[in-house]
Amino acid sequence: MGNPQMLAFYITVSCIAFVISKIIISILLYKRWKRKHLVYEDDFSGGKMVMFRSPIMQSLKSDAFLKKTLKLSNKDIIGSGGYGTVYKLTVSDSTAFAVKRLNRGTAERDRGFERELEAMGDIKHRNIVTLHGYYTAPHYNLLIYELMPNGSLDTFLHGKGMNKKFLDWPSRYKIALGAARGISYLHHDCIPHIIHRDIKSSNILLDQNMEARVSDFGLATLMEPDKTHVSTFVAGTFGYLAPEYFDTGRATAKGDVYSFGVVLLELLTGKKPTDEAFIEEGTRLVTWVKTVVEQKREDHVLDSNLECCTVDENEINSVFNIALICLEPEPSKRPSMAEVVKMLEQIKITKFI
Ligand SMILES: Nc1ncnc2c1ncn2[C@@H]1O[C@H](COP(=O)(O)OP(=O)(O)OP(=O)(O)O)[C@@H](O)[C@H]1O
Repeated sequence: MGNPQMLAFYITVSCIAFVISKIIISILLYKRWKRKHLVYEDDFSGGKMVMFRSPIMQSLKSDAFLKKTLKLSNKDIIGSGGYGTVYKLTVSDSTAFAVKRLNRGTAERDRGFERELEAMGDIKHRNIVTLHGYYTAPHYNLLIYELMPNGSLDTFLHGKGMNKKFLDWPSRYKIALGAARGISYLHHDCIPHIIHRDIKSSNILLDQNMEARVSDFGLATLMEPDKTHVSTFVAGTFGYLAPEYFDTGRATAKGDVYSFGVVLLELLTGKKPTDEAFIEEGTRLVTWVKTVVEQKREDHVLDSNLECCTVDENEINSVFNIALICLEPEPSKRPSMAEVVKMLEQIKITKFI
């Protein structure tokens, strides 16, 4: 064989080897994916249910579980928010889930949507609400989460009537530290790093041990109308948004730190950031607290519900100071979430030295 023929031969062999290796990699990836997932396609509804394998999901029968999920109705509603309605799905006396029905959804977005959900399903941390699976149909989507029996921090602090429950200071401190750990995990330990974009008390849920679990991460990105304009979409909730967000429209980790600072103020003051009294006075929770602190009247901002029991003043002052540095107007002056966790942990450590 002459040189040109040899060259053609080598190119052909390389091409074939390349294609075969690609096919093998795809098969291996698919097998790995199958090992981690249970998929159930429903011809009747035209939808697909994907459940991430875990002991709890493997114990369920996919078709029966799907039927129950599709039968959820108004009587099962446990809450609703900007992205949709949340239902309680009871499978047995000991097993229940929270199912979030997302109002929007188009077939064209399905691939990207599913990729985001896969990434969300991989995140496992004791301070983050686990996503167990999802269901996609042509015009709506369902996200299947772990059920948090104690609801949200927002309901505990600001619920009306019977819903409002007392939270003593040790519980508030534990919730602050747990939530900080959850957000820090998203910021620093997930690859790629995740910015939550909507940290607020209604997205901090409480498990059976009153341990904080961060929820709704990834939803701001998931529900964005156009992925190419990440920076111009207003995600987040007024009262919690960092000041720079209004100028730049860019969601950053330091923006999450600011929102977490607002949550700390809620825990300390028991007040809602969007309290009507603040709006009437043309101020905000953050501005009000800063003014009171400048006047050295900190005792006036503490939640009056905490007056009934003994609280450790040093601990409260330290948490106040952490809140204030999280709320620095200049993002670079705010700590990272990892530093916030350290500072919160330090409060207890120094107490016992
Ligand atoms: N996994 C869950 N377990 C138990 N209750 C939940 C769960 N997820 C949500 N909820 C309840 O449903 C309510 C609504 O939740 P949802 O996340 O839809 O809205 P939100 O956080 O109040 O507002 P937004 O959609 O603007 O973030 C929550 O306040 C909470 O009480």
